Amino acid sequence: MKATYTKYILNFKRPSGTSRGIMTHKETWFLILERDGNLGIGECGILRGLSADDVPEYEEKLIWLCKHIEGNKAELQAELKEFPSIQFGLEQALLSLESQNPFELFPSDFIHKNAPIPINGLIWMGDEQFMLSQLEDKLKEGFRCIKMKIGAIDFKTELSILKSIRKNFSPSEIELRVDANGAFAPEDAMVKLNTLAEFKLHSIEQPIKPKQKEAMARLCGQTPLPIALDEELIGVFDVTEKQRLLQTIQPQFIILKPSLVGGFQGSREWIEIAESMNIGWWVTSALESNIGLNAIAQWTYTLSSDMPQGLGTGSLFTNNFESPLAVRDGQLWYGDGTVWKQNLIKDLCI
Ligand SMILES: O=C(O)CCC(=O)C1=CC=C[C@@H](O)[C@@H]1C(=O)O
Repeated sequence: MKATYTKYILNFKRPSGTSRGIMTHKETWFLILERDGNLGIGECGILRGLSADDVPEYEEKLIWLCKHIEGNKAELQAELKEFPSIQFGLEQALLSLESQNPFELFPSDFIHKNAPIPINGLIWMGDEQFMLSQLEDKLKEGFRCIKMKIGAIDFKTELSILKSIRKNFSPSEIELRVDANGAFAPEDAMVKLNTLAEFKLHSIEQPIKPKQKEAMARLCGQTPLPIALDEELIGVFDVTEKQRLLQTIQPQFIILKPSLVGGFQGSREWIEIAESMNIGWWVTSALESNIGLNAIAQWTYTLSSDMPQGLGTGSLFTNNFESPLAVRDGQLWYGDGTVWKQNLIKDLCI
């Protein structure tokens, strides 16, 4: 088996803001495997500034992996333990290589019977007009679940946007989720959660910065609206550490980004622990291209969750890869598999 890798820069159609900053482009890497004329591809979707493997030796690790690709699985996993996005890229590439069609990793009704995955519509940070126009678009596109980024502009403005939604749509008509990306100070968080709860929200993601376990546990113990841990899971690799974290904080939900938590394997570990503690979960992209998003979507469908997932990010980029993935009526569909460009993998090798 031969392994190579290549870097690719995804360009956002428009600057996309969260309380952590504005993104205009996103770096990603592809691992390509070749054996007996068959090709496999996996996306190593690092998120600079957020991923645990955002380290200077990232490319070196890819070089090491390509040299040792025929090494034993346990040795590879041990070496990649602290490189979750490369672990995920390898998982995808091996499944892709084994599969008849390198883009069909998890055969299911999603691929073969046009069965969709419910997703949330995403509203990025910006001024009130910009956020309201995104909202209008999402409602027109038939989304029944909206996720709004908060924490970067004036809280009052964010509340007035939520108010304008609830004035027109009840909780059974529109499920509302917000994502603070850790923007609230622990001492202000409870007051803000009480205020937000008035809008009958489904949940809030990461209200305060990660690694403030006691403060987060207090919030989860008293909160009037469900709290979902997102950034909090980053960098927690051991199963015992995962158990300890969820036991200490006891959140209502966790959010799984396979590229940040160690792929399918790492995500499954979190799901098992969460379910044993009656903690809910859902899956989101980490802004991968359609190659990584495709793998995440196919896997997510096999988990049979009826919750809306965070997989509506394929249309963010000007230079994404043509794919059968399509968003319609607030759902993600897998259309005609022949849409994948014939020599896409070969072209990426060059
Ligand atoms: O949850 C979604 O609908 C899509 C994924 C998403 O919002 C994010 C992915 C990666 C980084 C962030 O920009 C953001 C998040 O914080 O969840």
